[in-house]
Amino acid sequence: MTLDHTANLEQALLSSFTHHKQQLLGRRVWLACSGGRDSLSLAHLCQHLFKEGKLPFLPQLLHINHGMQQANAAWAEQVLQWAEQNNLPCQVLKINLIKKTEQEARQARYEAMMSVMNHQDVLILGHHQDDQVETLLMRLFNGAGVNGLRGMKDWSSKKSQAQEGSQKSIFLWRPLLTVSRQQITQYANNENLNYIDDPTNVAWQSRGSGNEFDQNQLNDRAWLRSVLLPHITQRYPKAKQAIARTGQLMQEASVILNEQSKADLSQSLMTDRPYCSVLDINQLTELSTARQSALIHSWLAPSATELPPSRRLVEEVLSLVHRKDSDHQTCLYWDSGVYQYQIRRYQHKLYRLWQSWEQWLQLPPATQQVNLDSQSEIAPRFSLKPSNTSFEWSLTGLSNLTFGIQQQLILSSNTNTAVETGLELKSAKLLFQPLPRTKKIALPGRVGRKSGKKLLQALDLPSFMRPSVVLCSIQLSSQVAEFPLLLITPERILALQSQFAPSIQQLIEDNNLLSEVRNL
Ligand SMILES: Nc1ncnc2c1ncn2[C@@H]1O[C@H](COP(=O)(O)OP(=O)(O)OP(=O)(O)O)[C@@H](O)[C@H]1O
Repeated sequence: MTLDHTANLEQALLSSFTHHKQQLLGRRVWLACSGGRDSLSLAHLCQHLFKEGKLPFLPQLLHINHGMQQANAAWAEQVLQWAEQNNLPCQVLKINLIKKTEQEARQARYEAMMSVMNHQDVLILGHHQDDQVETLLMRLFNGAGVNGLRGMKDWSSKKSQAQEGSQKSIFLWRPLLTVSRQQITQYANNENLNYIDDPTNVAWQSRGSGNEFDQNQLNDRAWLRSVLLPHITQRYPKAKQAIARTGQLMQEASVILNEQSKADLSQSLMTDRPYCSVLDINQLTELSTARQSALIHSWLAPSATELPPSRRLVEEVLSLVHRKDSDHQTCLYWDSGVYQYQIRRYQHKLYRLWQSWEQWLQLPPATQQVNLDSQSEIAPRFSLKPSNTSFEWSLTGLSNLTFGIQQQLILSSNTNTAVETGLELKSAKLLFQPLPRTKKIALPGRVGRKSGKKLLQALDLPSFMRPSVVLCSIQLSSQVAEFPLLLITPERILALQSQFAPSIQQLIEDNNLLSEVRNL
C-alpha cells in the first residue's frame, strides 16, 4: 500500500508520465539534480517507481557545480555518493560563470546539461507548485499579459543558445508542478533524504543570538516566499492553489490566443526569413485592434529565446502601420536579447530586419564581367557582392543564362557565317554593376524609359534595399554599346525588354536562374 506522504508525489509523477507517454517514447531521460530537497526527492521517487515497475525508465542524473560557493564541490560529491548508493547513473558538470547572476547561472546550467544530452532528449526538473506561484507573482508585478501569467509549462522545448544557428533542442519536463513544497518536504523527511539546503535560497542572516532575516538582503523570489506569501495565506489559506489555478486557466487562454495570432500572422506574412520578414499592411489592418496588437507582439519576437517586446514598442509599431503620410524614413529599433532589429515601413509593407542585414544592404555590389564563350569558368554560385561575415549573395544558374544567350545568338545569326558568329560570341560579354542612377531603362510592360529614383520606385523597392540592385547588361562587341538584360535584387530577378527577354523569363519561371542570399 502506498503511504500518504508518497501518494501525492507518486500520483503527480505517474499522471504527468501518462500524459506525456507518447512524447517520451524512445527518448533518453535525464534529471537535473541540485541535491536540494525537490530534485533529490524526485530522483528518489523515480528510482522507487522504476523498481516497482511503474516507470519504464531510470533517469540519468546531472548535477551542475556552479563553482560559486566554497560548498559547491562538497555538494557535488554528496550528490555523486547518493546516486552511487542508489544505483543511479550520475554526472557532475562544472561551469565557470562570468557575471554570477541568477539568470546567467540558470542559462549556463542548461547549456552545460545540453552539451552532454542528445538532440530532443528529455530533462526532468524539480519545479513544484510553490515555484510556480512565485513565478506567477513575479510576472504579475512586472505587468505580464496572458502568456506571462501562464507560468512554467509542465512540458516545453528548449533550444541551445550556445552557437547561433544551432539546431540542438531538448524537452523540459516538470512533473511536480501540482505538488506543494510542503508535500515534498514531508516526502523528503519521511524517506530520510539527506538533501542539501542552499543558504542562498532563503538568505537567512544570523543576528545577535537569534535567527532573523533581513528583508533587504532577500532577492525577489525569496522575499515573496518568506515575507509576502505567508501574509497572503494567513488571510486566504488556499491562495497558492488559487494562483496556480489561474496559471492553468491562463495556459489554456494562451493556447487559444497563440493559435489565433499564428493564423492571423500567416495571412499577413509576405516574406518570412529570420533576417527579413515582411507584413502586408492591408491584410493586417483588416483585423481588430486587439488582434493587430497580438500579431505584432508575436512577430517582434519570432523565437522562444527572444524577449517579449514592451507594450510601448507594439503601440509604436502599430502607429507606424496606421500612418497616412508617405514618410518612409521612420525606423524603430528593437533589441530582443538575441537579435537587433529595425522596424520600417515602405508603401503597404512593414519590414522587420536584422540590423546587420540592413547594414549589409548598404554595401555596393561588385562590378564584374563574364565572357560569353567561357562557360566552363562560371561558378555554380556567382557572387554578386563581396561576402562579409554575415551574408553571401549570389546568382545561381548563370551558366543556364549564358547557354540560352549563346543559343539565341547562333539561331538569330543565320545570315552570318559560322566564323562571324563565333567571333561575335567570342567578344560578347555580360556586365554586372550596381544599377547606375542615370541610365534610362525600360521596364517590361511599362511605357517609356525611366532612370534613377523613378525606376526604383516603379520596382516598389524600399530605400534601404536600393543600394543592392545589380544591372546585368550584354555587350555583343567592343564597338557596340551594351543592352540592359536584367535587374537583380536580393529578393528577385526582373527580365528587361530585350531580344533575350522571353528565354530569360522562362529560366526565371523554371527556377533555373535565381537570386539567393545565404545567412552565414
Ligand atoms: N546545480 C544544479 N544542478 C542540477 N540541476 C539543478 C541545479 N540547480 C537547479 N537545478 C534544477 O533546476 C530546478 C529548479 O531550480 P531551483 O533553483 O529552484 O532549485 P533548488 O531550489 O536549488 O533545488 P531543488 O529544486 O532541487 O530543491 C531544480 O529542481 C533542479 O531540477
